[in-house]
Amino acid sequence: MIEEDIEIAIKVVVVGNGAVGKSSMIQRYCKGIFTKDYKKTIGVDFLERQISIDSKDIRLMLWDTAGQEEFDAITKSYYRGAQACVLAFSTTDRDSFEAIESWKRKVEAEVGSIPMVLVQNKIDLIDDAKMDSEETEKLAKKLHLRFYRTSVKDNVKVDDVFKYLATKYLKLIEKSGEEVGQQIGNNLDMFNAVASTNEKAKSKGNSKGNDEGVIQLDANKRKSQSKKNKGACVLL
Ligand SMILES: Nc1nc2c(ncn2[C@@H]2O[C@H](COP(=O)(O)OP(=O)(O)OP(=O)(O)O)[C@@H](O)[C@H]2O)c(=O)[nH]1
Repeated sequence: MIEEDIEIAIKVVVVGNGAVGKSSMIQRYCKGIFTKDYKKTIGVDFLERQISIDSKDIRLMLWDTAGQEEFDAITKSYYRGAQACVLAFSTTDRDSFEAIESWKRKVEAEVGSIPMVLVQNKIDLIDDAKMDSEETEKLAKKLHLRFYRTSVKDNVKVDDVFKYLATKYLKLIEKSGEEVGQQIGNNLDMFNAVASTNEKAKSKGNSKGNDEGVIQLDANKRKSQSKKNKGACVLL
């Protein structure tokens, strides 16, 4: 089986306070559009985009979670299985900047340590900034996070954010677990074996089957059955 037939799917959650631009960022990245209207996300939304890194097809599943605390109970459950995370705050909202560490903790409480990136959105409104660049860089350093300043409105650096996360995730799985790295390369037979083991586990009522260890591969990597979807965005 050739490498091109294998697709890697990465679940990315985008978190941060309300109105920092999470939905806009995902829409910009997946649909290439920006709208000035603010429509509060209720619970969770989901869009996807396929990209190619080092001739590997990567399907990024972008989960847009509500920023308001009232939805915490719902959104928390959607963090499970996340393999990467965008921590977003807004240039014009001091509270959103100060809430970043708490968002990081919330995600890590559900999924542990995963590739993350810090994003200061609405950089087009820099004249109205509620924090200075020293503070933002200090936070990025403290949290050991790559830091991007984006403008979803002007389409500045949005692609870079997701490309960075995908690249980081790929490196991670290639490095951490030989079995994982080998499978990404060329061992689809092994993948099928894992998949069937997983099916068996599920049929035995092992509901944790998809969340732990190697079995998780089953959810993230599969034969591309829909090359026609390449580059497409799907709203679920
Ligand atoms: N000027 C400017 N406005 C932006 C930018 N990104 C988003 N916005 C605006 O900010 C507002 C909030 O954006 P959303 O994407 O709905 O925010 P959200 O983080 O998804 O909000 P919740 O769903 O409440 O969590 C909207 O009016 C957007 O048009 C940006 O880069 N620059």
